[in-house]
Amino acid sequence: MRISFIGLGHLNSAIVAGLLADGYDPENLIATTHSEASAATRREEFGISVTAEENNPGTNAQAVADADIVVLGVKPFHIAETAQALADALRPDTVVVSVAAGTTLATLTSVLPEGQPVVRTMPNVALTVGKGVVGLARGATVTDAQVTQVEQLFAASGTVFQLSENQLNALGAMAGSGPGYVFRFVNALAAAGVELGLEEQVAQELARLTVVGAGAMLDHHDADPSALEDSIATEGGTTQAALNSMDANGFNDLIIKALQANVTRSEELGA
Ligand SMILES: NC(=O)c1ccc[n+]([C@@H]2O[C@H](COP(=O)([O-])OP(=O)(O)OC[C@H]3O[C@@H](n4cnc5c(N)ncnc54)[C@H](OP(=O)(O)O)[C@@H]3O)[C@@H](O)[C@H]2O)c1
Ligand code: PRO
Repeated sequence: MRISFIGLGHLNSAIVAGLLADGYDPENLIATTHSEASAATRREEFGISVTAEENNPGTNAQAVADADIVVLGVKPFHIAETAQALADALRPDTVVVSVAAGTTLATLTSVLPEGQPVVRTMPNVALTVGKGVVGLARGATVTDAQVTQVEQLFAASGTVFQLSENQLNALGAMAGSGPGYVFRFVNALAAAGVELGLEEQVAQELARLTVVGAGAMLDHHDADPSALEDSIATEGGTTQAALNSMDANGFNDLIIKALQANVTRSEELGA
C-alpha cells in the first residue's frame, strides 16, 4: 500500500516513525514539506522520498498521484486549500485522511472530488514511540475495507478509537493534546522541587523519571488509576495531604476548564 504524507512536521513524522519502526517498506512512503530545508532534514531522518513545495509548486499533486492513502498533515488553516490544490490528481479510490484539529469532514469533502473517500482523525504524537492514541471518524463514502486500511496505518504505532465525528474534538482535547498537558505537569513538578530546595537539574530528572515510572505502571489494559492512587496515598500520610490540597484548590475543575477551552478552539478552527 502506497502512502503519501502531505506535510511532514511533528504529527506526520510521528506516523512515519511508527510505520518504519513497525517494519513498513520505506519505498512505499512518500512525503512533501513546504521548505527544502525541512525536506532535507526528513529525508536524512527517515530515508524516504521527501520533496518541497517551495521548489516545485506541483509537488503535492505529484506525490498523491499513485497513492492508496493520502495523509494531510499541514496546519488546520491550510488543510482546505492544500486538499483543493491536489484534488484533481487523486485516484477516485484514494482515501484522504486528515489529522488536522477542527477541520470537519464537510469542509474536506467540499473541496475534494464528489465521492472521494475521506477519513478525519485526531492522533497524538506518542505514535512516535508506538504508544499513540488515535480518534477516527469516517466520511460518508469510505468503505469498511478502506477504514480498516486506515486503522492498520495507525495500529502500527497506536490504539485506534472509531468515534462519531461530533466526539472527535473531545478526544482531541483529552488525547490529541494530552501529552502536552503531561509535559507541562512534569515542568511544574520540577519547578516545585526547586522551590522546595532541590538543584534544578536534579529536580528535572526526578520529575521526568517519576512520570515515566507512573506511565509504565499504567501501561496495562486493566490498570486502574484510582487503585494505583490509593496504593500510594497512605491513610493520613503525605500523598493524601498533597491530594487534599489539590482537591481544595480545584484541580479537577482546572482540567475540565482546560479541555473546554481546547474544544472551543477546535470548533473555531473548524468554523
Ligand atoms: N503536533 C501534534 O501533537 C498534533 C496532534 C494531532 C493533530 N495534529 C495536527 O497535525 C497537523 C500538523 O501539525 P504539526 O504539529 O505536525 O505541524 P508542523 O510541525 O508545523 O508541520 C506542518 C508540516 O506541513 C508542511 N507544510 C506546510 N505547508 C505545506 C504545503 N503547502 N505543502 C506541503 N507541506 C506543507 C510543513 O513544512 P515546513 O516544515 O517546510 O514548513 C511541515 O512539514 C495540524 O493540522 C494539527 O492540527 C498535530
Ligand atoms: N496539537 C494540535 C494543536 O495543538 C492538535 C492536537 C495537538 O492544535
